[in-house]
Amino acid sequence: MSLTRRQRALQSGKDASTSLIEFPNGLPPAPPTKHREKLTEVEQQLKKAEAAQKRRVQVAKAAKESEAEAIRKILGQDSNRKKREDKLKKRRDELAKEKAANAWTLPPNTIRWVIRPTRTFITFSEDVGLPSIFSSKPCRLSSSRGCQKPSSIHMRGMSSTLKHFNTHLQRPSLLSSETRLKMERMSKPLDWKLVGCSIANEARLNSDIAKLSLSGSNIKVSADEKSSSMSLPEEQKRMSLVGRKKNFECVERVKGRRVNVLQGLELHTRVFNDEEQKKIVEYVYDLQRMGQSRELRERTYLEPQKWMRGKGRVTIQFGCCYNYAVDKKGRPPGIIRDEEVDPIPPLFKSMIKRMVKWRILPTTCIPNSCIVNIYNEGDCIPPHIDHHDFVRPFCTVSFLTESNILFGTNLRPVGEGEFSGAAKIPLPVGSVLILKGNGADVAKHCVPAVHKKRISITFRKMDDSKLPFKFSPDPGLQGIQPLGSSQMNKLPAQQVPSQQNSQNQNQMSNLQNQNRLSNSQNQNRLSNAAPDTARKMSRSPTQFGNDDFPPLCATR
Ligand SMILES: O=C(O)CCC(=O)C(=O)O
Ligand SMILES: [Fe+2]
Repeated sequence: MSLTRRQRALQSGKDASTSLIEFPNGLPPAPPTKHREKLTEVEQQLKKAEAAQKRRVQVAKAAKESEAEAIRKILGQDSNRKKREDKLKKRRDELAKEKAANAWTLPPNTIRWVIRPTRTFITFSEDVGLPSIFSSKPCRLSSSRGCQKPSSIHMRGMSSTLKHFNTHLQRPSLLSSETRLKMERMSKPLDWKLVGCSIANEARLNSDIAKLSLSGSNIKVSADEKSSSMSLPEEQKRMSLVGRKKNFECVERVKGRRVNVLQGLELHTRVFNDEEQKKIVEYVYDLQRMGQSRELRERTYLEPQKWMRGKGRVTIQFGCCYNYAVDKKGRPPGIIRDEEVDPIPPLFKSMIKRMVKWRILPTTCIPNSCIVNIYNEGDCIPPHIDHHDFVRPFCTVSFLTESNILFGTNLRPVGEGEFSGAAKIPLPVGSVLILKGNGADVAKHCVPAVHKKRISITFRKMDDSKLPFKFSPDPGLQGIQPLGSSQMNKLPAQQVPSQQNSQNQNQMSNLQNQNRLSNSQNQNRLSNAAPDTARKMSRSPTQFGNDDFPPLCATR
């Protein structure tokens, strides 16, 4: 039998009367061993519960913290993080700025043409070497057009010095970035030359067209100006080669009277040489492409639907909006004063200058508008008299293919785009036909369906009372002087030997007198001529003899 420790102790006490410890009130209660074990379990459970609770609290706390962290993140309240982000953003901005600044730095021998809604930027690479006018302080030329949203060309050189020129060659709002890039690529070489034109046109009113661009092919302005500029003797030589026919005759009976219906016409040949013609034609094509991609103002470019042979001539008009026929709004033919088109481009202004300087157009009638006609094979311009919203004389310059222009009081259709008339004048390429007098106002004219592609540019001055409301004169077309007058006198002596100069002037005034005389003689002759003679003359108005092309200002 197993004994408890107490029983064992009692037993041992019985055995020894000399016990050291006595318990008079009985033994103290034995320690409750089982109870103690039970409590420990509870305690343990409690402890476990406490620990579990602690863990729950910790988990909840961690969740709360991460939630708070997330909220802080969202609200951007983590100052360190924010600082880092700010720094990054700043760097990004700096890089963007750097990139923008570098965007203007071009590879060598390059020009960038960027069209912005309000202005056009032209940037030259360092090595292009802009002429000294670009190292002057930026200056703004007064607006040459009173257009609503004038855009300007900003010429950027190495030190970002700018020149501002007006341009309306595009409808910025319609330009896609793709078109801009295309245009940049497409027009670089030609625009470059145009830029050259602008520079010289705007900077030096009376400088020569050849100096500007037409005969130069170099890409650099400075080189271009140097290599292509014609010296005065060279220019005089070119001018002396111009053929001038002024005695066209074709008699028709008008209101019972015999009239030379070609009186007043003049044909000036070899005004623009092959190279110049090529550049002008290329430029016209560029304008056409711009028109097709709607980069020109709305009424500038017109490409009618080709609904029959002869009808479909493309026109590009500058300076004013001319209405060919009663339009949708019921407006009659003539200049629409409240419509705007693009202004005359620099290259065409250079042509005008040459024609005035070379005494083809009078200084009193400097054109301020022009229309480009692009005839594809089979296209024609039907019989008409140019509207009197345009003053006389006006002129038309021919390119690509020689075609006939018909004149007569009665031009009859004889087929699709074909006409018959009293007189026909072949228009050689590079020639200028001046229309005034009976040739402009008594006879009608037309160009029958062309056999090969042809381009003509008609330059006209608007009647002052018909100017578009927002028109303002182009400073580049003011004060042009004919060669041999003030222009020559202004030149330094070493450039023009004084003897040669005065000789030229004498020859010129003699010739002018001769021309004036021969014109009046012709008129007298005509009015007195027998009907037969007049008819004979009218049959061959275009048989030119050597005398028909007297050099006006010979330097030989
Ligand atoms: O194309 C031509 O030469 C003539 C053009 C014409 O008559 C005009 O534009 O009024
Ligand atoms: Fe005409």
